[in-house]
Amino acid sequence: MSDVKIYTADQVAAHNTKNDLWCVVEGKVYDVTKFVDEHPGGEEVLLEHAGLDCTDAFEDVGHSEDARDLLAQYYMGDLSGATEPAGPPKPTVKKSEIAPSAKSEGSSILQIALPVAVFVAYLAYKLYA
Ligand code: HEM
Repeated sequence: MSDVKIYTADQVAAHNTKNDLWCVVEGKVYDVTKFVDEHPGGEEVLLEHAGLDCTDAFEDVGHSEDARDLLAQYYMGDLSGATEPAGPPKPTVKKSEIAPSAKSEGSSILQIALPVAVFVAYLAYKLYA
């Protein structure tokens, strides 16, 4: 049974003050209001990420296992879309596929023509030498 609460980014963003501070780490929503004053890294960094996803900042600092364990007690629920791809679907056609098509066509002809030419030259040499 899963009774995990799902919050949208907008809902999390509403809790962006020192007295009401939520943030997201790896798709999970945490209410770290009570932790702001205790944070060894200072309240400033938490306020900067108030109501936001602070996964990158959290990871960049290289927080300890203890820090990760601490998170558990502030867990509120999951961020919506965290388990599914959020936002607009990414195009599968990449730049490399769009731009150099003419070029790659030319070079693929060369790739075949050159070995053939070399082979023909070799045959001619073998026949007439
Ligand atoms: C959101 C939940 C967070 C929790 C529960 C948390 C917890 C902790 C803990 C327990 C430490 C002590 C060192 C350790 O055990 O790794 C720490 C240190 C630190 N944290 Fe966080 N942190 C959080 C978010 C952040 C964010 C978003 C930043 C942004 C950059 C940050 C920056 C730092 C820094 C710079 C230190 C090192 C402080 C020092 O060594 O003087 N923390 N944090």
